[in-house]
Amino acid sequence: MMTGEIWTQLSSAITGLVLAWVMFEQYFPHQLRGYLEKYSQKLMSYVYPYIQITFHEFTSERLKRSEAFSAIQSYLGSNSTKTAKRLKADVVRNNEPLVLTMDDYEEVTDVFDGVKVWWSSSKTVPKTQSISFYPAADERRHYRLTFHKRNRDVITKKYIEHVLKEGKLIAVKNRQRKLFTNNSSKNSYAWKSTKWSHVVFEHPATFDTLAMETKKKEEIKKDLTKFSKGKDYYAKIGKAWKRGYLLYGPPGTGKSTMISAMANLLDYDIYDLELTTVKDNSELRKLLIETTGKSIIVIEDIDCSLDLTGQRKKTKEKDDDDQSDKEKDPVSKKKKEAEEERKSGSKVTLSGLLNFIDGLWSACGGERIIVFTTNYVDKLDPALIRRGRMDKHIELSYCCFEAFKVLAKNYLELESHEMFGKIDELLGETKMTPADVAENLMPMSDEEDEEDCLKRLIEGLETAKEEARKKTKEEAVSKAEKADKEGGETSSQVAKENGEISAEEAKENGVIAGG
Ligand SMILES: Nc1ncnc2c1ncn2[C@@H]1O[C@H](COP(=O)(O)OP(=O)(O)OP(=O)(O)O)[C@@H](O)[C@H]1O
Repeated sequence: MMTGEIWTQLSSAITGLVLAWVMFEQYFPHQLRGYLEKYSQKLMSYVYPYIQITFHEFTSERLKRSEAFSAIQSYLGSNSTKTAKRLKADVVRNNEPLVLTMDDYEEVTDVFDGVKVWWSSSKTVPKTQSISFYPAADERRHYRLTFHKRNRDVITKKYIEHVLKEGKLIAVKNRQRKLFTNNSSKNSYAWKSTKWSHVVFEHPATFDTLAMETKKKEEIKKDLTKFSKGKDYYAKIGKAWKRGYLLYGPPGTGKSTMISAMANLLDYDIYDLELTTVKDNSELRKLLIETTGKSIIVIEDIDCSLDLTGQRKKTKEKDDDDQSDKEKDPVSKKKKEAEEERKSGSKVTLSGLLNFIDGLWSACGGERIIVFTTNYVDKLDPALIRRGRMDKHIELSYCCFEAFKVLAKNYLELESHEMFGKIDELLGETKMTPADVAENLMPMSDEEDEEDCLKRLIEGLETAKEEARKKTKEEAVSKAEKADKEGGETSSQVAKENGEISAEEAKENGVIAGG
């Protein structure tokens, strides 16, 4: 009991000293500070019942910022706002409150499972200092955690893990998301490799505003959420934590909009990869290695970015060869790929891309989604989109009534209207993209009300229906004319027998030839 009291008093005296030390440390000359620190720590280790753990800002190679430090910074920032007296402020997202972090030489306490701990922040400044208004480039900051040694187990086994986990979650919530592109700037030279540059990603699209059948939407959302929470599952089955999505459909059906909604749902960054500006496979590899976790890598219009048709055979051969390559050594495999690349003389090759999708993930770690979009799914090489590479194929199509209702709610705040019946009927009879439906629903002026917009949409749908009818008729006429010209009487006879009609008849009746 007595000992306990003495320790309590002694430890509070030492804590006071430590505090005083932390506060005055910055005013001592460097050399003196070094000596003082060394000897005071020796002395304290004899009498001090506390344990200290230091978390440095940079890893020992000084190359990378320590993930633990960043996580602690976020954790303390969020937990210390009530107790710390000096905080640093930063605006992370527009229209959102300031993000506060603990300032240097500040101390805060935290309680976990009834155990009290102390956190202090400090920094060491390089010895040779010149006077500058800017922070020293190689300032080394650190956080120090102090706790009683009787709590060693709970702190080292549970508390630190709790802080790192919580801190990472807070950092994800606070971080400003980015949209990266690798478009080469107009000023850059052709021989220069492309680099990622970024802007803040603030697209408002969400799955709620995405015009699509509810069932399909829910299924995609479920798939994405399952993936993002699947860290342990992927580790258990021994697969890289990645998922590939192929989005296909005509222009204006919402492929890009869906990618933004995906990023907003998962809180991911987007890397918009423009393949046509990538010099070769090794540059592709470099760009992809630079992508970070929690990101969506997008290759839009994949059919336009690669010479897919020309390389189809090669890919087939490659897939067949993969089996025998497994038995060969990696060096000869590499050589073969380099040879293929040299022969192709093209920029990025399909096999380069396939290699990346299959193999590179394991080198990256951290969750990544890759999305390909195309307007022409049939043009794509089956090797590129087979399951396992592109796990989920999603068709985005012309606007159906269910999708229209989402747009009517977004654009006009309408849940129902007497004109909806007519629109439902017309959408069943003609094809219009969600982009065109949305365009018609957008009020053109302050005078226009929702009825004006719905009327305009009905007119637009009727015009589209009429145009489609005309087009079909014209096609029927030209087909019949061609058959007349090519086959003469015999083929005309056959066509008739098959239920087709002559050009003259088609013109008169406006009917489709050949059923
Ligand atoms: N399904 C949709 N839901 C909501 N808005 C949509 C949808 N489809 C298109 N839009 C609207 O139309 C615009 C164009 O759509 P988007 O760029 O997403 O189409 P896309 O399929 O990616 O076209 P492209 O193939 O030409 O790139 C969007 O800005 C959005 O306002």
